[in-house]
Amino acid sequence: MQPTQRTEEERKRINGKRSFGTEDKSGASNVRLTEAICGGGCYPLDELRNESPLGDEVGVGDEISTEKTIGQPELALREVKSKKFQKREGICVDDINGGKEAFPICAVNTIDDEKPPSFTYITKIMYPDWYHPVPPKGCDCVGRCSDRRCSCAFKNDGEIPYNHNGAIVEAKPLVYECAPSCRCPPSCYNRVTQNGMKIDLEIFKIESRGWGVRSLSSISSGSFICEYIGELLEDTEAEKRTGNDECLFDIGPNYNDCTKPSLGENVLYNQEDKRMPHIILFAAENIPPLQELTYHYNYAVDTVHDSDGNIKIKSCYCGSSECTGRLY
Ligand SMILES: C[S@@+](CC[C@H](N)C(=O)[O-])C[C@H]1O[C@@H](n2cnc3c(N)ncnc32)[C@H](O)[C@@H]1O
Repeated sequence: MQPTQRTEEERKRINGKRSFGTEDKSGASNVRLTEAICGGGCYPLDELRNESPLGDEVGVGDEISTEKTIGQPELALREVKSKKFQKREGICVDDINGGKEAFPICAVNTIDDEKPPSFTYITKIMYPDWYHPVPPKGCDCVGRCSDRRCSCAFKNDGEIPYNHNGAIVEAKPLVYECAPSCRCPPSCYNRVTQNGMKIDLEIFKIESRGWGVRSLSSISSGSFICEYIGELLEDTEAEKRTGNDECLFDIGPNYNDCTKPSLGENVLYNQEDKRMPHIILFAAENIPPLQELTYHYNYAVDTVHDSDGNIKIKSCYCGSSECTGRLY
């Protein structure tokens, strides 16, 4: 799949290569994902498969083309990863999650002196007071869940929606993961998003779009990135709170709008009320390190109104060639 943001080509020399075994939908493990290590970054070679030289054939010392998003602030990955640099340029908050995730999420601003707005980082959806999630009846699988026997797989049209690397196999309207109430072990491959974020993310300031999210390492297509977590409010309560209370959310609401490269999926596991799914962001394509992570807000133009009923207009600066220029 091609990146949708306007990009420019950069030539990079390969310092090393590494391959991972991956599984296809049928469970066959003959597919390989190969990454080229260039400088401090890793670039998936999948896209080169149909080109000459083929992705499999390029080797250490060869040069490959990599894509760099136009307008994205420069940041050398060597600097990101190297122990020589005690403090990276532009870091204005060392950890926006205050130790609540397995690793820190820093805020980087190389444009001006602004820090991210104050908010309370939360790691679980906050449901309204009246809502009490009812745990589903879990599956009875002892050991390994499988497409044919697992009652959770049955709810997913008879298949476990993830491969053994934890990547989602295809987009679905709703994904049922095995639940904490299931008999299968916590390592079951139908439990992915409930186990928390695994990707090193940071937020960074972009001149035209404010704060955005990016990853320090490459992300392969289908991987779980993060959940979009916040406090669930009814409309009237949300209106009352506007501008008054401090916001409660995780990294998800820092995502800016663009048609790609992330995919939002509804996932259920701790309860089965389809009105209250977990909103989960997966990679819709292989994403190189430091590319902004965005998802499509899906606003229809001329459908957003202010409190007086007037149509609101907001320009979109995502830079995608498919963009109409309007966010809404
Ligand atoms: C959910 S917030 C994303 C975080 C935001 N950039 C910030 O700094 O807080 C959504 C807001 O970000 C800005 N935004 C997101 N995507 C944009 C885009 N493609 N073009 C212009 N502004 C965008 C708009 O102001 C939008 O209302």
